[in-house]
Amino acid sequence: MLNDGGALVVIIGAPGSGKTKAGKKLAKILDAPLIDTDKVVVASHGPIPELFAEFGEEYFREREREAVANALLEPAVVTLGGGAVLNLETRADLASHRVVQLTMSKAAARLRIAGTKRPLAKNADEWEKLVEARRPIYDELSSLTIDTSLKPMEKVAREIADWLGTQQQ
Ligand SMILES: Nc1ncnc2c1ncn2[C@@H]1O[C@H](COP(=O)(O)OP(=O)(O)O)[C@@H](O)[C@H]1O
Ligand SMILES: O=C(O)C1=C[C@@H](OP(=O)(O)O)[C@@H](O)[C@H](O)C1
Ligand SMILES: [Mg+2]
Repeated sequence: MLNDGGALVVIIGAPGSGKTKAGKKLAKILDAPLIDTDKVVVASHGPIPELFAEFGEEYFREREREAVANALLEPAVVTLGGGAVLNLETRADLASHRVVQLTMSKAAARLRIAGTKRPLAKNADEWEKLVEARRPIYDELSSLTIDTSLKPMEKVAREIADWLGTQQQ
């Protein structure tokens, strides 16, 4: 049963796969608000690398869970951080939402995450390990998967919008 009144669509998947950027474009297409849960956490608690360094991952995951629970109640495009699906309550919540997964190749990851500040994916090897471990979760939760490795994010956003169109009667 879909969660009417809540999130219009939820975008999950690997760090750096384009969730935040594609979500922003999708929100424009749908003329809907965007809620990026990482941005919500940062606005209330400070930069993610600092939260990890000062308080640890568990603290970040708790703040992230709060942001996700609130975001899913809103009629918005919701983009999650790559690790948000590690939370069991979030996984249960996602069962009643339209969920799209973005993926990318390791080669694309090498280019996209270089020089960025993701504490758990500082290089492509770390990224690959993380994503391999999470893949079954991403796969189980999502109804649509888009490989963004070679796809402009405008096209990614358009594909999600088109898919959403097919989901509504
Ligand atoms: N489809 C794409 N093609 C090329 N670069 C992309 C694409 N999607 C995202 N990027 C770039 O990859 C980086 C990560 O994008 P972001 O949206 O923050 O990913 P996520 O939210 O999944 O971690 C950004 O620098 C962004 O500009
Ligand atoms: O995969 C992860 O565990 C994380 C992904 C990041 O978000 P993006 O997936 O938007 O990069 C951010 O939440 C944090 O650095 C942890
Ligand atoms: Mg993001």
